[in-house]
Amino acid sequence: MKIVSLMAENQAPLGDLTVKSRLPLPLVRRKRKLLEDADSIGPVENTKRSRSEKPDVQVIESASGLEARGVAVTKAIHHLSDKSASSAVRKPTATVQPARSRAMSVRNGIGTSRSVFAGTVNSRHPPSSRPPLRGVKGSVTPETSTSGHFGASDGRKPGSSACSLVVSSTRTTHKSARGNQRPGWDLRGQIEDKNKVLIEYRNQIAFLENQKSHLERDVQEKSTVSSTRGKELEKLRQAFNEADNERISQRNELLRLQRYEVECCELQRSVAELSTAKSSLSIQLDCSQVHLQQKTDECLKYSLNIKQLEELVENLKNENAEKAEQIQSQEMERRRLHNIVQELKGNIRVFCRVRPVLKNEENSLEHIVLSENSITLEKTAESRTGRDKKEATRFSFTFDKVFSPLAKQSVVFEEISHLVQSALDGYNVTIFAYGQTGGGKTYTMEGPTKGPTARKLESRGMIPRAVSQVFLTAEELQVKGWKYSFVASFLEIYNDTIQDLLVSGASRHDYEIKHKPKTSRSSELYVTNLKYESVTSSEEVEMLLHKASENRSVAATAVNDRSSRSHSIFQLHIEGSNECTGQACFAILTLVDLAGSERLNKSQSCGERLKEAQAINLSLSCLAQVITALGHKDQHVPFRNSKLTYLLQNCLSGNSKTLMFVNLSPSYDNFNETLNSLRFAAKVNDCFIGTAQANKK
Ligand SMILES: Nc1ncnc2c1ncn2[C@@H]1O[C@H](COP(=O)(O)OP(=O)(O)OP(=O)(O)O)[C@@H](O)[C@H]1O
Repeated sequence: MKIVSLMAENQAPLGDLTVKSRLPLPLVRRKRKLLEDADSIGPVENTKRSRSEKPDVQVIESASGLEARGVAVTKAIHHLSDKSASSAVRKPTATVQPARSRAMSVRNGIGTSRSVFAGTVNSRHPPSSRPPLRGVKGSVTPETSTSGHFGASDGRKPGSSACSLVVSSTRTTHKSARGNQRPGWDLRGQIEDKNKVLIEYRNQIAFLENQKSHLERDVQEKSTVSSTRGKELEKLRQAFNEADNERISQRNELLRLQRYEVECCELQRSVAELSTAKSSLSIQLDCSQVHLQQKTDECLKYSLNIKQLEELVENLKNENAEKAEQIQSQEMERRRLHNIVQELKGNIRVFCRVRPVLKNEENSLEHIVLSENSITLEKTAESRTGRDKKEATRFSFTFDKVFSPLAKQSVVFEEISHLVQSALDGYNVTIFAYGQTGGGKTYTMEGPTKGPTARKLESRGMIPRAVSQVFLTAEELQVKGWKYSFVASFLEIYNDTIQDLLVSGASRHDYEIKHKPKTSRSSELYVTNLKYESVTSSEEVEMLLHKASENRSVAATAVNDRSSRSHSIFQLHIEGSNECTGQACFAILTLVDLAGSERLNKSQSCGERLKEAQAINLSLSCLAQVITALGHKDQHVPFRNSKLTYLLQNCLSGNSKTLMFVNLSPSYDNFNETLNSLRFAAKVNDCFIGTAQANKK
């Protein structure tokens, strides 16, 4: 800036020059133009100030400006040289240069043309037409100015002080020129003045060249700085990009931190809630610990008691084991004694039961005399002469037990319960009811099937009671190591044909009696196609009995409005094993409700009923034959004469305990039927069918 201003101030010395020493006007304009060009480059300081925003571009621009300014200064120097030279050349055309001045010019090294230059200028531009100079200080002497300028100790650019020097010296020269007006004849003086002016111009040129070199160095420096700044700029750009990326990552990190902060707030709330919960739980825990401590103390007390109790239990276990062994041995003894008693009583036992008088019956019970184990039928008849009193004919029979019409079902069962017990001990047990139609067989075996007492517990017959006892006793024997399984079947023999009572009529098959293979239990019989139902409780058995009762063939007769015309046979296969002793047993409990044994003429049967009665009588006759043969110890016992005896073979042979109920009607009208039944029962009672043996392994 100073350079520009000083360059502008160069007009002052030009203006101050005398008419003879002033530069021609085109040169001045050219110089001004150059100065304006230099000025248009812009101030260096302002450029530096603007570099703060875009340093790289400004440096480059500054360098370019300096370079332009250098070029401008160079041009100005050339112009000045050219002008001065041209002035020097034109001088001879205007004036005649004396030989002396040329000699001085040669001696001063300026040249002849320069000494003529001032005169040419002076002739074209009078001093009065020049514009006044501003800000020029003429107090600086060339000597002081030179020393102050070239030292450049004040930090300013060297060109600015140099300009001041040139301007000051020029002004001094002009002043001396103006102050000492040479007379026209003083050519020598004028030449000296011109030489002085020329020297000043040389100084100016030197100064400008100096400026130029400075500016070129500046340009070089600026270029270097520019390239350096460009590299730095590139680095800064990279750094800026990295910083920008870093800023983005930082921003993301900030967002993440903000989210964390929100989460932290939520967590803090949760922590606060949990802390509250924890405090309440701590209180509960304290209470629980106190409670636990109390319980622990109690536990310690109890543990001591438990130890004592465990010792006691151990002792009791040992005692129990001893007791169990005793029980086991006693059980075996009981069974042995029980069997002896049964043998002493006889393997076929006969119980006689007289049913109560029914509402429509008359003349009942008067002809029957009962005792505990005997029954006597009395029949009065007119004497043959007719003059004597009526004679009483007595028929007495002795049986194992005789039950009066008042005997309840429970009492009757109590007498046979020991026999049922034998079935669990491995003995085949057969209980069958024999008697005329309406004698009370079904009532005894199954219980009442209709009326107010039907299906009442106290009215239950021998079959359901025997089944209940079997299951109850089996359960009791579990503590002795016995486990039992049960299979039930229920069939009827109608017209010497087997029917399965557990299957409804539509699905019935042909049934045949067969022996099981010898690999299984010897001489065991089974019926083909018969349904053998596994049962686990007495209730299941009762359901089967109910189903069989519904399927059973019932046909009305003149004697009994509800008379069973078939033999029904219920069998419960019992299989037991003892884990403790390793014993095993198998037995069949057979409960038979025989068909009515009345005579044909009595029942007034005909047609289908007659056929039924004949089949019934035939089978009962076969039964009588078998029993007679057993009683006579015949080698051949005709078991297979009928399906009834065939099925009862195992029950009536040696390996069985058999009980027969003979059910009697109390009616005198049935006297003969009752007598026949008693005779049949007596025959059975006299039979000895050998000693029963248990089916044990
Ligand atoms: N001990 C008894 N107590 C009360 N009533 C009895 C008794 N015995 C039998 N009865 C009744 O006598 C009637 C005939 O009995 P039940 O039907 O049992 O004879 P049954 O011999 O089975 O005849 P069927 O051979 O025709 O089957 C029935 O009404 C029955 O209720």
